[in-house]
Amino acid sequence: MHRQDFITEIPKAELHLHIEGSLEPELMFALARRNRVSIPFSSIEDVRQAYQFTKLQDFLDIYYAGADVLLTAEDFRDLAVAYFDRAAADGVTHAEIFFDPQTHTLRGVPFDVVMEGLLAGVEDARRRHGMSVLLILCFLRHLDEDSAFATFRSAEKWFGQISGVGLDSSEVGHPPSKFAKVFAAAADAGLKRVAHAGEEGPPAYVYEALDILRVDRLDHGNRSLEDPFLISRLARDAMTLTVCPLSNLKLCVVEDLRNHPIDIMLEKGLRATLNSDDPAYFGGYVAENYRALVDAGKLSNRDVATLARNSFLGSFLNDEALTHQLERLDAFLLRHTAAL
Ligand SMILES: Nc1ncnc2[nH]cnc12
Ligand SMILES: [Zn+2]
Repeated sequence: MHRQDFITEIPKAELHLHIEGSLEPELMFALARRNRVSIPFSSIEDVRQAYQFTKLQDFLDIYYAGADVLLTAEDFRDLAVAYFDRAAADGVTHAEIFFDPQTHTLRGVPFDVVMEGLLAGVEDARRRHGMSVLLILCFLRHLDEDSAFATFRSAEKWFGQISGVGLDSSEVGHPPSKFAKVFAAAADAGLKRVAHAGEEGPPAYVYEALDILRVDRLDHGNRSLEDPFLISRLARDAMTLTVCPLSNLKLCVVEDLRNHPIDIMLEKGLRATLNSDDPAYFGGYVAENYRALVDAGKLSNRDVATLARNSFLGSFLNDEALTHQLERLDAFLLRHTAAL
């Protein structure tokens, strides 16, 4: 089997995907026209030109501006359907997607509109692709904890459809401890917890995510590698890291994929997974993230198989669904032993 096909077709889960970060310039323009919203770009090429970042904040400024075109439930459905179609083409059989309600509610879009649209997209993915999907509500960490609590309360009636809460946006200066109370409330409500930590922030933020937010999974986590004790702890606890290589490259977390630490993470026994983060902004969906590291000489096909397995092991699927996904992966690997 051709290497490209192996990477694309191996069954995999995507665990770190911001649905607002899958808004392609073409859809951004179509929605701007449909909703008569003005955007600070004159053409699709103009938008792509603007996607040059030296740090997380450069990206976030553009990402929040782009989200202004999302107004109706139909917009959120179209956004989600477009992502699930791309993900299915990349071999994604299960996705756990982030959404940022405050980005929308602060512009006057009701929480319920966001949920109705996303859930229509999820239903379409299940029906047309047989994909399972879980939703993770992210709090914006540059806002205060009261705003997070207001969002949490708006979400309460949807808890049957929301699997967990997360923490994203500007990391440095906004440590996980700022959200201790709202994460405790999420735990009491039976929700899973994840947080971006160690993307730009120091290892101390990773400790806070573990010890104060009691996260079930760590988003990014790259800077954990600066602390040998932390590495041992993450390995011992089989803590899943949702690593995003093309994001790391575009946001200058690494200067070159040949220096990406994925191989070190695997060597140290960390349960790393590969994900696309904000694929419309970072130049590739999930299979492209695997391919870029293979092309950079960082991964063998065996490593690709390990990462795909980790993606299911690190998911929030129940035991029965997990077994089903792992059986499908094993059947694929058995059919493609020559590629390993
Ligand atoms: N990579 C990232 N880090 C923090 N916040 C984000 N929001 C969307 N993508 C993000
Ligand atoms: Zn992210």
